[in-house]
Amino acid sequence: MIELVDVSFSYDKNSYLEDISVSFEKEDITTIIGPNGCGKSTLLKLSSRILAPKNGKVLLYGQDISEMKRKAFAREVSVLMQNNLSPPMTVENAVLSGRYPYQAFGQLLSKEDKAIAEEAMKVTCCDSFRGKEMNRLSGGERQRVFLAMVLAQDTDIIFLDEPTTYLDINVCYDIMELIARLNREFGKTIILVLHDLNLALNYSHKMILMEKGKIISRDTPQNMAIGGSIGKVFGVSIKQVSNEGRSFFYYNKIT
Ligand SMILES: Nc1ncnc2c1ncn2[C@@H]1O[C@H](COP(=O)(O)OP(=O)(O)OP(=O)(O)O)[C@@H](O)[C@H]1O
Repeated sequence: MIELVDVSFSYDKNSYLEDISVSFEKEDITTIIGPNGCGKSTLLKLSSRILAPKNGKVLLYGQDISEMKRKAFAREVSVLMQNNLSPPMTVENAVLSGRYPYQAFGQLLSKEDKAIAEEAMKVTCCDSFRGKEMNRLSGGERQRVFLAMVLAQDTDIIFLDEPTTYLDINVCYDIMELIARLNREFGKTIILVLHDLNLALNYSHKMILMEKGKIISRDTPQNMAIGGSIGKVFGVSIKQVSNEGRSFFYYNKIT
């Protein structure tokens, strides 16, 4: 569905990601993991056209994404990056702005646009605070609204960079359940960056492990868990335990 072919990228004169070739499969939840600074967000930005590769290309259904028109791309792919600034508007208007890729210049929102935004607020449980200004929300509420904006955009592919950061454990699981539901019930293809290995293990179909700008491994969570690569890359020893149908990692720092 989305394929990176021999992609290289650098922020300055040193190459950062070099010759990355990887594909994200349709209707999978794919989680990118790896230590701080290994290039996870950069990979996400290159895949979602926020950054352009220095060499190589990114294909969406075989088409080079750099050649797609902005609105056409935004009807296929939505992105939620880290540290989003709150737009100076109410929750409801922020969610409605997710419909922008479907509006012709000067056109008003249609009944359908409003119904889709309404549903997005319902699914993410933001409808109860729809009249609040975005800058008056808690971190968890704001994250739900950003997810509602992504939902209102109604794309088949969703990129999420650390969607659970700063959230308490309860909200974290709510957000991950919502992501799983979007995938299961609406067939969304979801590619996300997570630091929490246990969330990654339990909610992903595929995991991609990165280290120093390279992809070290791409596998199912089950295979990733029993292979030794995660422990090596993070410098920890890992044990996997299962309880009530879920798997968990225990890890200890190797000294
Ligand atoms: N705008 C930028 N300009 C210059 N260097 C950058 C820029 N953004 C990121 N980098 C560098 O590129 C490397 C990869 O950064 P990236 O944000 O992709 O890592 P990450 O794996 O997502 O990290 P983290 O887990 O800490 O969020 C890092 O060394 C970082 O310092």
